[in-house]
Amino acid sequence: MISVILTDIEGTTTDIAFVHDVLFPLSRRAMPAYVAEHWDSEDVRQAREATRQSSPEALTAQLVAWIDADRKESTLKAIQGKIWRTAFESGQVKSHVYPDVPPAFERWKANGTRIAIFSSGSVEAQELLFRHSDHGDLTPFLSAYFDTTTGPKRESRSYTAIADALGVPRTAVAFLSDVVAELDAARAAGMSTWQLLRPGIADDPASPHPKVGTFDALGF
Ligand SMILES: CSCCC(=O)C(=O)COP(=O)(O)O
Ligand SMILES: [Mg+2]
Repeated sequence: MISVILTDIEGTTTDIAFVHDVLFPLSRRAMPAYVAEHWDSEDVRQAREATRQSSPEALTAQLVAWIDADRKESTLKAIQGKIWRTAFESGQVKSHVYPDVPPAFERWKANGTRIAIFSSGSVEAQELLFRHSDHGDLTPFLSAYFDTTTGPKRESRSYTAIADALGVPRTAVAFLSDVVAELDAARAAGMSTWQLLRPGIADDPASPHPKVGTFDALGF
């Protein structure tokens, strides 16, 4: 029996284009000033350590290269979350959420199923995205957030750690994602899995995971 729905963001609740065409360019543009102005802050210090870069210019170049390569580095993701806060809170940006997501969140919460997020975006960024969505504040539906500080999304130990943190058996968790390698890792940990095939996403016939186009089609 499923007691927790664990969902990915990009390509699952939210259009990949919103992340790549709105959020990433925003962090790319703001990165030089952010790094220079927060050189001694904890998040920039951790990025300096992770990259071994010792000047603001070199660190900025490394972080921008990671953005361009879509690298899911925890230190980059932490800084992006800080940058996006200003954009979300000023009203400059509202996040895209597919229209079937809010009613599904309502349905699951009403029947006592907990909803948790697992994304490469930092926990701070995840909360911002769901608080400032184009369907309003969705955070009241969410009970937990996990990012790559818990572990990589393609390793089964991350899913074991999430189930342990939630205090449920792994078999009680349904994981939803567009990425087969993430679903494989969750399934190897014992979770049930469903693959989201949002518009424009090519079907991989080799994927062993049940496929749905929307959360409505999940049937729960
Ligand atoms: C507000 S979350 C931003 C999304 C992001 O930075 C990202 O890398 C998306 O990764 P996901 O694991 O959700 O595919
Ligand atoms: Mg995804």
